[in-house]
Amino acid sequence: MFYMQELFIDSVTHKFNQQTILNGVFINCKIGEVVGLLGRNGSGKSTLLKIIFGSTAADFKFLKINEKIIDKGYRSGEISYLPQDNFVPNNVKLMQAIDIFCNQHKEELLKIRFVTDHLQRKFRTFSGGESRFLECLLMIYSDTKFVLLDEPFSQLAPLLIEELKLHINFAKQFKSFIITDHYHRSIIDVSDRIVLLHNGCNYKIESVDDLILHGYLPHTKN
Ligand SMILES: Nc1ncnc2c1ncn2[C@@H]1O[C@H](COP(=O)(O)OP(=O)(O)OP(=O)(O)O)[C@@H](O)[C@H]1O
Repeated sequence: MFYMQELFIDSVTHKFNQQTILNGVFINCKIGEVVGLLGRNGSGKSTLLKIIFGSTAADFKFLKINEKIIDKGYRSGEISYLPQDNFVPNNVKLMQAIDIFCNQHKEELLKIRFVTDHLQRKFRTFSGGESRFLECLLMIYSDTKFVLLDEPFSQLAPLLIEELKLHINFAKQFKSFIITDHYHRSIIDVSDRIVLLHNGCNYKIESVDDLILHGYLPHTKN
């Protein structure tokens, strides 16, 4: 039977120390689409991604992947997650990391010059931005259908940001992304639709005006 390949989470509710961070949040993503998640500092973007992946246990949530109810996202084997901080251990070589995360789409990674030139290097020898770029690529071409990216662009120079956007665009043919970053222009560029987290709730964003209306972007005077 045909069914929509979709990650779906709703009713996400979470408090930290009596403070409600997420209050009935809904977000979904389907194969073929990139969903951009925007929000002010502290609005709960990282918490939401951790709840989907399963590394933070929500007070309440309802998560479904491909019509199946899931408790911890990572246990389903269907989700890859780029956390805000580096996650590949220092002593792992690039080639080893590729073997761990990327088998189906390895050939796409091996078309990238910076990758093929440095396969035998350990992660500790790359600069902060270089290792971030490589970690992003590992997740973009990972073996799962659903990919969560928390601040993929933040440490990267403009050329690498553009390169990552091209890879996300290519990989979305066979995958689905939820991606958050404060480089909102890059998020808007690469996303098919935008969701804003604000005051614990999710808002559908149709235009830059909506981002101003909800207090994410400043009013400009011109
Ligand atoms: N482990 C924790 N214990 C207590 N409070 C936490 C914890 N993790 C996050 N918070 C609080 O929850 C709120 C949401 O944090 P979160 O990191 O999800 O926000 P964010 O939208 O990703 O922010 P940023 O854009 O600054 O990374 C913040 O007020 C933060 O202080």
